[in-house]
Amino acid sequence: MPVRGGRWEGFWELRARQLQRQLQAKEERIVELETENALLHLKLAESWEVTRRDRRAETHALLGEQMPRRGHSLSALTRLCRAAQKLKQEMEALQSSSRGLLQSYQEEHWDCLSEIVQAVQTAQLHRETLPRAWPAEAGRLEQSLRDVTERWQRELQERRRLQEALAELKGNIRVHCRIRPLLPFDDKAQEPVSQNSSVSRGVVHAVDDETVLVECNRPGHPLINKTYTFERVYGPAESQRAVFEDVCPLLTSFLDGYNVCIMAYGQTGSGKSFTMLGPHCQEEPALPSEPRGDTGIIPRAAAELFRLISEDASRSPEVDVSIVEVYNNDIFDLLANDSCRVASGVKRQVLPTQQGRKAVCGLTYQSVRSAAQFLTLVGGGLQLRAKQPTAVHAESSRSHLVITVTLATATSPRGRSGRPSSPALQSDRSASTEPCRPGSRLPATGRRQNPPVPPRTRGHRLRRAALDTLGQVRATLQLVDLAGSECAGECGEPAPGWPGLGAPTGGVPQCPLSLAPPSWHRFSTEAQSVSPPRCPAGSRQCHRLSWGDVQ
Ligand SMILES: Nc1ncnc2c1ncn2[C@@H]1O[C@H](COP(=O)(O)OP(=O)(O)OP(=O)(O)O)[C@@H](O)[C@H]1O
Repeated sequence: MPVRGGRWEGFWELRARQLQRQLQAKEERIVELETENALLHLKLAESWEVTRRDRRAETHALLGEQMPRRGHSLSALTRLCRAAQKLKQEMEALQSSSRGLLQSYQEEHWDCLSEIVQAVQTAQLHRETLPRAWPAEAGRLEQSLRDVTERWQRELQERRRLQEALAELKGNIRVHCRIRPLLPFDDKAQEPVSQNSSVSRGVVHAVDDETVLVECNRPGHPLINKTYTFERVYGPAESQRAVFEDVCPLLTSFLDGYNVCIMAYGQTGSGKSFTMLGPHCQEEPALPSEPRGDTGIIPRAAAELFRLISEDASRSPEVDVSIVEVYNNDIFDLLANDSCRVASGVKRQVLPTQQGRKAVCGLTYQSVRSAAQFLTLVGGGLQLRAKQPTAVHAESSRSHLVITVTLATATSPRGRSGRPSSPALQSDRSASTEPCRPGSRLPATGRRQNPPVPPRTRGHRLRRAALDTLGQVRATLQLVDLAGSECAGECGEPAPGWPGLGAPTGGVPQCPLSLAPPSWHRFSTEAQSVSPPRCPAGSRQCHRLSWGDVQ
């Protein structure tokens, strides 16, 4: 502690100076610090500026990278928004339509329910009233059914009567004549004998639907024009369809139980096979199951037959087919297999049956259910058929071809479908079903026989009426393509099928088979080109004439 008086004053003076110094030092320090602070502020400001600049640069860089992405995201977002909006709209539409549907279902449901309730009520009412009313109603229905059936039977009989009358008017045996067009091979055949020209000229003309004119122009003789009349004449331009249309009604008759035979005959190359089968060759004998422009009678008949059968499902008859070839007086079963199980045409014999008729013994019948099946069999048979080129044409059939279709419906008390029964019921169903008498001799061939004409007597009508009650239909349809009748001189050689079988020029050749039973048959032949008068030597043109169709 400073001493009181002078000492204290020095002390305080010292102390003041000390403090002044300290103050000064502090003030200096403050100035220093302030300067330092200002410097620091400056540095800070500089640093801030740098940092801000860096950040801005970074941000710019970042923005530069992200902008396209953001653009994509934005457009995707817009699309999504739009899709979501569309979905929303669709959902709304769906909701409203389902509401509508629900409402309509509910209404329907209520309608059905009320109908059911009504039906139940009506049923209940009926249950109470029917036991009293149903016998009368059933009786009424039965009566009307009887009336309708009777009317139907009457109409059916009327149709048959009319068809029969028409057939009678047209003739039970009808001969139609077809003149084929001149073909290139006619010129070839002409060459050796024609001195003036190698170009064929038609000498057979269809004057009208029933008349044929033949120019008989023999060297050294005056020209004679001959006319022949037929039930129908087809000119060279007439189509296969036109020819078939005339024989088509016979298939209805066949289903009614009439035996039918459609036979083509005429000289070689005149177009018998073309008319019956259509264009075909042995290498490719398949026949079209659907009729085409130039399809012949047989494929068309098959299609029509099965079409008619399908029209009446209740009828469903059994259809059997046999195919026979007659060649050189021998009969071959073209559907039979030999011992090696190969279809090669097995030889058969014609023997008398126990009923005293003639029949091909052991003939093969195959059941068919469609036109295609039928035509496959025919195609197979054609492959086996004997052919040989002649001077007239290369694909000449050397044999008779007989295709037999047998139709049989089951017996029922009133007929299977109520239809009248077959007038041909008693005819052969198939030769193979009739036992042949062993040791019988073959019938003599070579004799001419007139084709059997069905008698239309009162007795036959009665017989048919009696058969009607059995309600069974059984009939045969025979489709025959005969070998050509020909002039040996013109064709280069006699046809092997002809010796002993019949007249070589014109006329119906004798076939050892009975083509149709003697009664209640329709016998129809469609033929092509045959020489009506004897062929004058060297005038081939007169042979381009045809006739056929017998009913
Ligand atoms: N109307 C026709 N239109 C066109 N070509 C036909 C006609 N008729 C027959 N032909 C043709 O004439 C040729 C001989 O016909 P097809 O084979 O039918 O005669 P065919 O009388 O059966 O002879 P063959 O008795 O010798 O067997 C065949 O090439 C056939 O295509």
